[in-house]
Formats: sequence, C-alpha cells, structure tokens
Amino acid sequence: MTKQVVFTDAAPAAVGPYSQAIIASGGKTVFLSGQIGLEPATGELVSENFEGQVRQAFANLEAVVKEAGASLSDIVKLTLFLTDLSRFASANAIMAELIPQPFPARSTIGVASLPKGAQFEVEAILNF
Ligand SMILES: CC(=[NH2+])C(=O)[O-]
Repeated sequence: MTKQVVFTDAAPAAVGPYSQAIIASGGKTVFLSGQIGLEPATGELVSENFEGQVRQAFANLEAVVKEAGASLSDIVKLTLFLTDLSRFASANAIMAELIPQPFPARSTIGVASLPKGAQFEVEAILNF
C-alpha cells in the first residue's frame, strides 16, 4: 500500500505528532477498537499514573496491530481520548516516541470519563 502525507499551508500546521491527512491506497484497511491502559493479564488498569496508562494503551494497541499482521508504521489514523486535556503535551510526547514518522492523521478529544476509570484511550485505523 502507499501512504502519502497531505500538507497545505492553507490549514493550520499540526499541534502535535500527526499529519493533516494521509492518503492510503491499496491493501487492507483494519479498524481497531479503542485501547485503555489495562494489563492483559489482569484486566486492570496498569497504574493510576497518566503516562503509565498511555504507554500501556499503546502497548495494547501494538499487540492488536501485530496480530492483524501489521506494524505501527501502518497506522493511518489515530483518535486519542483524554479525560484531562491538560495532559495533551504528555500524550503528544509519548506518541511521538512510539509512533514512527510520517505521523498518521489524528483527532484528539477531551471526554468526561472513560471505561474502567481510565484517563486515556487510543483507537486506530490501519492500511497495509
Ligand atoms: C488537533 C488535533 N487534530 C490533535 O489530534 O491534536
């Protein structure tokens, strides 16, 4: 599949590690459910700590991505859900560390609450 970054000065530059748009063509498209920071072995949140939950949620996402036969570089769209948008910079830093460039398209949404009392959820669309 091909993954082409779309960028225009006529729209705002990204305020985090994402692209304005990605053109994905060919191959398979996979829609992943949201992941929160649950430990697979216990089904409980890994930590009360925001950063710990973000890292576990991305680890869970990567496990499903790999099971689908893909890699994190095949993500074309991410959606982040945060119960506290004051943690936006922290989520950006962890995502920039974990997700390879070119960054996928992304939306980030502040929400009142998430399942299991989680502080962070991430969902993805793959094309590979
Ligand atoms: C602004 C936006 N699209 C994001 O994900 O941070």
